Amino acid sequence: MAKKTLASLSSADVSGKRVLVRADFNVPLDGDHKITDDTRIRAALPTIQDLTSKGAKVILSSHFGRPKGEVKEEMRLTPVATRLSELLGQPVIKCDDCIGDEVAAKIGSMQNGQVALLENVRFHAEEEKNDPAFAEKLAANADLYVNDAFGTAHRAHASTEGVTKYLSPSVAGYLIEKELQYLQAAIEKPQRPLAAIVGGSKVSSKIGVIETLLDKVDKILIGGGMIFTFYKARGLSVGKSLVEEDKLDLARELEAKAKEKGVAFLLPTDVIVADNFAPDANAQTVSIENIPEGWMGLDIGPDSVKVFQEALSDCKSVIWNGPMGVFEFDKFAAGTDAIAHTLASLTGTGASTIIGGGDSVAAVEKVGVADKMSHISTGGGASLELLEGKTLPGIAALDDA
Ligand SMILES: Nc1ncnc2c1ncn2[C@@H]1O[C@H](COP(=O)(O)OP(=O)(O)OP(=O)(O)O)[C@@H](O)[C@H]1O
Ligand SMILES: O=C(O)[C@H](O)COP(=O)(O)O
Repeated sequence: MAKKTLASLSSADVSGKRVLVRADFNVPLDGDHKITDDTRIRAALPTIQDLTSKGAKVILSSHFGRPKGEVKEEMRLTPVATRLSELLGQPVIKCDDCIGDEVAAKIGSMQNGQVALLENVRFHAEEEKNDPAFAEKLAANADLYVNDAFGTAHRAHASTEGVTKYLSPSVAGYLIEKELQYLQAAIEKPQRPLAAIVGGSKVSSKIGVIETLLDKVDKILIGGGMIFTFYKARGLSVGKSLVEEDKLDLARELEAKAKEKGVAFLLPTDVIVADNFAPDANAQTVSIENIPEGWMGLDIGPDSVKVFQEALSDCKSVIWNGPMGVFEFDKFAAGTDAIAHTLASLTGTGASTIIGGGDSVAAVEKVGVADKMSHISTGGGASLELLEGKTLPGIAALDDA
């Protein structure tokens, strides 16, 4: 679906205009509220700088985390404003809300070429409900709309979808344009065997993706918090590990469907368990049949790494979303590190490797092999849904080219 892009707008189209830019600044933070990976912020710079250089007033909007419609101090976008200002080399006007009088006043006094950052849109429950009145309020402070939030393009929310009904033109930014160009080409004609590696902690929103992936890929490797729902569905004890109780039937169906379709479906054979969720927790490696009561699985084990490496060795394309373990804690980073190195070597043999997702990219950056991958996507769930062949609502809502 061809969409109108920012590249098609001239200086005359944007100069002096208030441009609402939806970005995905949902970046990983450490316990001290420091950004541990700024890939998503840097990825938004081409759009922001293009607009400022053309004399636009750039009003940035993003969500951060899942505050569920409430103001959560730890989910304010203040660290993002600071980092963005450093990267842009100019001040960023930080608003304490995303709608209302204070925002209107700050935007009203903006000069051409200035940049403002609205507060976390998800502090309002109406955002995720795609409430039209809220979308209209967001739009009230702008003249036109640029969506560059590829990582959030799979969400039909007020700031990604609803707002397009009140602003014209509504166009795609440079990041969305670049992501679509790369991912669509990789998805439409993948070199085979094609493997998907799915991990991370967003089990309920990503487990369903596996079903559609079974129609597209030759191999599926599951890691991260996702695995325990499958083990529990097999009747194994998983201790205090992350489990989605209402997805147990789905997990059983997915394993059966993979078998039926002849798709290799790989779950780890061993895991590293911890006695609590902490960097200095006591840890031990156990087979998946022996997860002790009261312990939780926080990484895949060394035997699983070997099994996964073997399965990946002949793959010509690999798409990876979701870390293999809690890589933020060194004790539970080995599985993610090993898979990152494996993909880096595969790229060296000519395979196409795509890494998607806020934390997945952070993990690959941490290992220092990001530049060895074919493509680093800012979208995790979004790139998976694109791979599934789904229409991303945040892109579908933009003006046609
Ligand atoms: N076994 C586990 N138990 C709990 N959390 C886990 C486990 N394994 C990985 N994680 C956590 O998963 C998180 C990342 O998952 P997530 O699904 O958000 O990936 P992502 O790459 O950020 O994708 P997206 O961009 O879609 O959010 C990390 O913070 C990591 O600590
Ligand atoms: O990190 C992501 O995948 C995006 O920022 C979307 O976040 P969400 O899964 O909370 O909608």
